[in-house]
Amino acid sequence: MPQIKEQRILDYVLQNAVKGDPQSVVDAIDKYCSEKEWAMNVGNEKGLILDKIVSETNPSTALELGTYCGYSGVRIAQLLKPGACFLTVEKNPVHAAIAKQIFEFAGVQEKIKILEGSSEEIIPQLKSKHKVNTFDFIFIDHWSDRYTPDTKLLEECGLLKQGSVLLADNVIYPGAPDFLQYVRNCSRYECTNYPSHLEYMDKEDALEKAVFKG
Ligand SMILES: O=C(NCCCCc1cc2cnccc2s1)c1cc(-c2ccc(F)cc2)cc(O)c1O
Ligand SMILES: [Mg+2]
Repeated sequence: MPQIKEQRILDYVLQNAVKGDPQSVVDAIDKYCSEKEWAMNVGNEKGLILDKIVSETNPSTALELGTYCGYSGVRIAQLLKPGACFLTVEKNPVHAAIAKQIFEFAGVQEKIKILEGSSEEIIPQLKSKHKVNTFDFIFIDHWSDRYTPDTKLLEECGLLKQGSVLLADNVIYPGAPDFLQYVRNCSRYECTNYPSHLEYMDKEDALEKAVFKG
């Protein structure tokens, strides 16, 4: 019995999903986490909203803050056009290692680059070290107390352009009140709230979309 939950999730995927089939990986993680052990994947209900917004945005460049086991990374990657650049940032090296194996099994590893470290360290390096200009789409799913400072940091580093779409998870639970306050009261963002539920639970949650107006 693997000692940590994330390893058990990976093992379940390796034994129950189809190699090279991203949707089977997503479905296997949802099945395990709804039937066996809860985990903080965005889940299928919020995941379908994420899919819709990624498809509508059709990004050439995408960033994810908070990779965890790679569940949302697989959902996003399978929707990206060929040649799109997708970076995902994870602070926990053990989680990053699990996500790497999930991406490889799903067959999306060529589309995703995992950057290990904290957002405040990595964001200022993105232009110089990772040859990024601006991001068309950003999925924010890391510590909720970093949502606002990192949004401001993305602005300051010139990583947002007119039309950049920010999509934040967990704005109701665990909650990101200061982030909602910031983007909803800042004239530079056009906000939309997408009510949903906490992954695998009946608790209310929501995604918030904030489009940068430049
Ligand atoms: O904490 C959550 N996600 C963040 C963990 C990532 C830590 C990182 C920090 C960092 C800094 N810099 C770069 C990369 C990164 S990654 C989270 C938590 C819940 C939840 C937890 C308990 C509960 F009872 C109910 C819901 C639900 C969710 O959907 C979540 O996403
Ligand atoms: Mg989340």
